[in-house]
Amino acid sequence: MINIGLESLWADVVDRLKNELSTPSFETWVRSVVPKSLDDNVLTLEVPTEFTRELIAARYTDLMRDLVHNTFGQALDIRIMVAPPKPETVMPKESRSKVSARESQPSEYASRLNPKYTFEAFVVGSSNRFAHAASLAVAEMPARAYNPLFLYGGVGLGKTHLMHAIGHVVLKQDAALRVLYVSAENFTNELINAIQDNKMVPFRNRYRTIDVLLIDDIQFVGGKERTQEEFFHTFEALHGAHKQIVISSDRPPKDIQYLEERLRSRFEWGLITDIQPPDLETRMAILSKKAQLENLSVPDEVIQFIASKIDTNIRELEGALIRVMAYGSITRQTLTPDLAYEALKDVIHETRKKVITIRLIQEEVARHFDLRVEEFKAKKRTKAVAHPRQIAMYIARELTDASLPKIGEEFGGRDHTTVMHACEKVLRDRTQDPQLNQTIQTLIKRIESH
Ligand SMILES: Nc1ncnc2c1ncn2[C@@H]1O[C@H](COP(=O)(O)OP(=O)(O)OP(=O)(O)O)[C@@H](O)[C@H]1O
Repeated sequence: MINIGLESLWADVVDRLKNELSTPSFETWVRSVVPKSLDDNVLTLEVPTEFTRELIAARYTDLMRDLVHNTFGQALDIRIMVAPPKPETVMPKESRSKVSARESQPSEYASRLNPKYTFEAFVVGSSNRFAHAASLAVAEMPARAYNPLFLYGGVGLGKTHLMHAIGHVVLKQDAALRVLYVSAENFTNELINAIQDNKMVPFRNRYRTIDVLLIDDIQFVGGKERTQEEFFHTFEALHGAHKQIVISSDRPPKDIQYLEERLRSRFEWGLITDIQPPDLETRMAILSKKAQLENLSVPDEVIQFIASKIDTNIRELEGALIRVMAYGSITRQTLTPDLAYEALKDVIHETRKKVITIRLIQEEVARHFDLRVEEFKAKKRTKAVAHPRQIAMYIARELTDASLPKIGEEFGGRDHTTVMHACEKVLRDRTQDPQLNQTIQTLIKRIESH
């Protein structure tokens, strides 16, 4: 028998798990576990969802057993149970009575969700596994798993798809819940209309009585003060009432320009998770799934060919499949990799031809820091310009074949030693500053996928 209390034993296991697991895995899975009892060498744990139970059982129980064994020299059995729903997830009586009044409305909410964007249709690979798991947890336990959930990643990588999938699962569990999907742009437009038409009260009522708010492309609110102000109060009202908020963006909160600090910090309250471009296997799986969902029969070699040629954006990947299918059907030819090549010649050619120029880098970096390219070429040395300029020089050195003098020339005729120092400095800072490192990675990805 292990001679130690439940709490101390679990604290010890948690400590060790922290060292063994990556931070996201630890935060997502271990943090939600509650130790319940320790009897007869059986440690019973409670987790919030069936999904978490399965995942922990499959991935972490062996590790936990080993950790206990190593520390206390005793074998222990681990049982994992799903916690019964907490009272606050049961709808309060008062709102139950409102359900019938609301029942006429869910269709309006549901209708904003694309029926094709479900979890079943979403292919999971290493690039999106974490975002998928977090979305599923949120969908199963709105406002109890992570709040807000912040999903970010490049264009066309499945953020919207995951948000809609969350909406579908929530509504499947309780059709009376108000699930609202809205892009930040539409939120802004609706706000402008409400201000103009003197309809702020209905606007606020609408947004502050939602159960699950899915807001897409939040980076759009950067620099829009009135929208941020209104969204801040919406966020506070919903979060304070234990309602779920899911936010998507093309970049992490810290990289959104001109975002109020109070919003940025709130976006970081819950869980932030990224979606990366999928690897070849995942791209092939996505194409196969798409073909299967659309009842198309596509030979494996064709799927492989398309997946190997289009490698950054899933929307383009799907577009390529449709293009190949259409080409095959119009020309009445069998689908082969050669035919796929013919159909995609222009697209593939474009990607091959694509050259990264210093100008492109300057544009992207300038856009990110809200500067003008000309400012990179000017003499100005203020930090607000000098730092982004150094980053742009560094990226130019990394992504192009241009020599140091050539880069100097493109940055307003600067000396090659200036460029060299800039590159060395950014490289050094990058290894010490994770935020800067992330910014550079985001910029490089954006430039490469241009
Ligand atoms: N893992 C996946 N499995 C299956 N389909 C996917 C996956 N990821 C993305 N897709 C599909 O790719 C297309 C683009 O995805 P989506 O619109 O969700 O991207 P996004 O990240 O929101 O892009 P944007 O930044 O342009 O808003 C959709 O048709 C979606 O169904």
